[in-house]
Amino acid sequence: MKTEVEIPASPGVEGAAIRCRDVCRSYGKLKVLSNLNLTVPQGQIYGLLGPSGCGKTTLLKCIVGTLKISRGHITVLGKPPACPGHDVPGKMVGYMPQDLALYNEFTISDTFWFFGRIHGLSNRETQERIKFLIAFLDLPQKSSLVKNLSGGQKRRVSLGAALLQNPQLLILDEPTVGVDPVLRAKIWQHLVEIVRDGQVSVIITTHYIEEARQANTVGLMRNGRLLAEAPPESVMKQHNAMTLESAFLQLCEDFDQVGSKHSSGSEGALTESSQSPESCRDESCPILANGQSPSPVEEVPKYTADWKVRARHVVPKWRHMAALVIKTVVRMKRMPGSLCFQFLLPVIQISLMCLCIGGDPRGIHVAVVNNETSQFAFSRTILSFLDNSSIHQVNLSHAQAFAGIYNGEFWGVIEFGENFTSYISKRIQQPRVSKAIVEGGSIHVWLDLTNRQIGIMLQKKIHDAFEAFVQYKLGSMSYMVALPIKFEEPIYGSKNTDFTTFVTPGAVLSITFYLAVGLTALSFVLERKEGLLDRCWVAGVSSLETMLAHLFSQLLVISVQILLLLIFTLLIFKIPNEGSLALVVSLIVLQGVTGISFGLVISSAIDDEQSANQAALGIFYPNLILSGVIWPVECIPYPLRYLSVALPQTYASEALRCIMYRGWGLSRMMVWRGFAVTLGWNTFFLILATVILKLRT
Ligand SMILES: Nc1ncnc2c1ncn2[C@@H]1O[C@H](COP(=O)(O)OP(=O)(O)OP(=O)(O)O)[C@@H](O)[C@H]1O
Repeated sequence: MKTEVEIPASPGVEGAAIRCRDVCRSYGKLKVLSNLNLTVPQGQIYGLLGPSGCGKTTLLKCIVGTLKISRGHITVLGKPPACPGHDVPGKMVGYMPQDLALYNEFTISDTFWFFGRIHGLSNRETQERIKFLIAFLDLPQKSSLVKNLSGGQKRRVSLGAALLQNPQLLILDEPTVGVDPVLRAKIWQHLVEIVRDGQVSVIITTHYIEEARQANTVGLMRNGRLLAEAPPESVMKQHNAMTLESAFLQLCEDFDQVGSKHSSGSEGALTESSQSPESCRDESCPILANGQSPSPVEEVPKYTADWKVRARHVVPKWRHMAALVIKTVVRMKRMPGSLCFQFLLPVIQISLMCLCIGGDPRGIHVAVVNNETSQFAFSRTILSFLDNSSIHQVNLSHAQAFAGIYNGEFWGVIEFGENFTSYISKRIQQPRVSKAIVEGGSIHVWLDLTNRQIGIMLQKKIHDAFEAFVQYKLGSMSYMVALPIKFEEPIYGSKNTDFTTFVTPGAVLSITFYLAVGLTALSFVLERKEGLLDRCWVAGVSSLETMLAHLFSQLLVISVQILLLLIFTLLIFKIPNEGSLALVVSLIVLQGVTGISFGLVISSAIDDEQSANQAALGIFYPNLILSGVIWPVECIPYPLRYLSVALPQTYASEALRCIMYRGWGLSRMMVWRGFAVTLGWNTFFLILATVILKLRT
């Protein structure tokens, strides 16, 4: 069942392929279209002419629905563009934008296949059309990459993409720029042929005014208004001109004279259509323009579609999504270097993190001042128990050791008095000893504590060495000099747990999240800039479809990234996992999806690469610090703690630590909370990105 039949065509708009009434459009304070009336008759070629900057492209964008008009009414093939159930945007319209709007990594054939899939052409139809278009547009081999084509060839591929599905309405923005005269003539001849049976209508803008003589009707635009709309011969006759160009010049002069005498309302005399003198508003309002006063020319009906049509309009089409996913896969295939880099990056990051963060410092230079000379002195035994891989001992005199630490050569000085052995023996054996014996029987340590991790390590190693010495000397009597505190086997984790173990789960989530942000943050920015988003939208691809297709294709990439991350984390760096691997994988994948969705928000909201990069980078450090990835959340002061727990990675990192180190499952609040927060952010970001993209296309 066709959806179109459910919405009746507007009465009074039959016979017109495009009808614009009182159309206004501004960019901020700049009024580009001013109460413009235009009618493209069904089955005709309409040449839209006008000087650079007069608003032709803006008008075409309003007609295809990629720009919203500030006021007025537009109907295209009987209904307003983007009206639910209408095939404009969609298969009925072929749009060639002024920008090339082609994927550079595609071949000519890929380009046509892509649009063929979107329009639902069968394989045979697509193949036949490719064959015809390559011959007709005099294109090089279909396997040629778009990026290697000349400017003119690219324009012809772009024109071919608009002609591909034999649309009912062709909207061509300067298709003949950069095309040689022979081919220009051929293109016009083709247009004349396709409109011959009255089924196809064409609106075309061109700088070559004379070529528009082949159009059935020309519209002459200046300063956002239509000066004339009539068959080319009538325009020339009316102004006694031999060429369309001189008729146009004369019209402009008349317009300037009338314009200088009268207010803006009087230009209507110059057009065949009437123009209303109302001024434009700057703000954009929906194309349907419900609630606005109708044009004096005719009543434009409100288009109400029942909920079934609306629902069908919203439900994503598999063929669109498949076309978009295949597009991303083909582009990735054409950039193997970039793909390898994307797969290697997480591995490099996690390897660097596990190798460089959280381990014990090694080769720390410490000055040792040992005033005992005997070979059997206890000081020597204690020093032999010091971990030599971490501490590099340098034997010096007291003065040299202090000069060295002040010069930054050593991280500490360890000094033993000359009677250390006898004094420490007395300390152990006698219940009461003098202060001098306590002093002389102590190991004196001076540390440079500017590096906390090194300082803590030195303190621990010296304690360990002394404990080992006591154990060695006293055996079962060692309790006499030990603290009366006994640390039993830990409930969770191991006694030798290091900082790497703490930081790894959060780091894995952060790496997945930020790589996903990086993959997607620029995707729409570049496509929007190159006009590809608009072109796909006019071909009928909705914002939701674009969003979901990006999500699915990027999921392929992050799945490989996550697999490599897990192999390195669990198998190579042997980070323990006591819990369910399925839960670990699910949480990491969901964080990747959150990253993709957040990247899509950036991409939808921001127009240029620099700002998109800044936004992605700008949140990196605050998020990393506030999410408790590198330091416990418990250290964050209270007002900030509320912000911290609301972030996508705080509860998720905690959940991953609970799964991996405590072996907990979804029945534990700390685990399901991490999943719930992640899912909540996913949904929020995806909806936000879809809404922004919808509002901006
Ligand atoms: N995104 C935009 N933001 C602000 N101003 C814009 C934007 N796009 C176009 N304009 C302005 O609107 C006016 C009309 O531009 P438009 O591209 O519609 O002209 P045109 O008639 O198609 O010109 P050309 O023949 O050179 O392509 C110009 O003054 C242009 O600077």
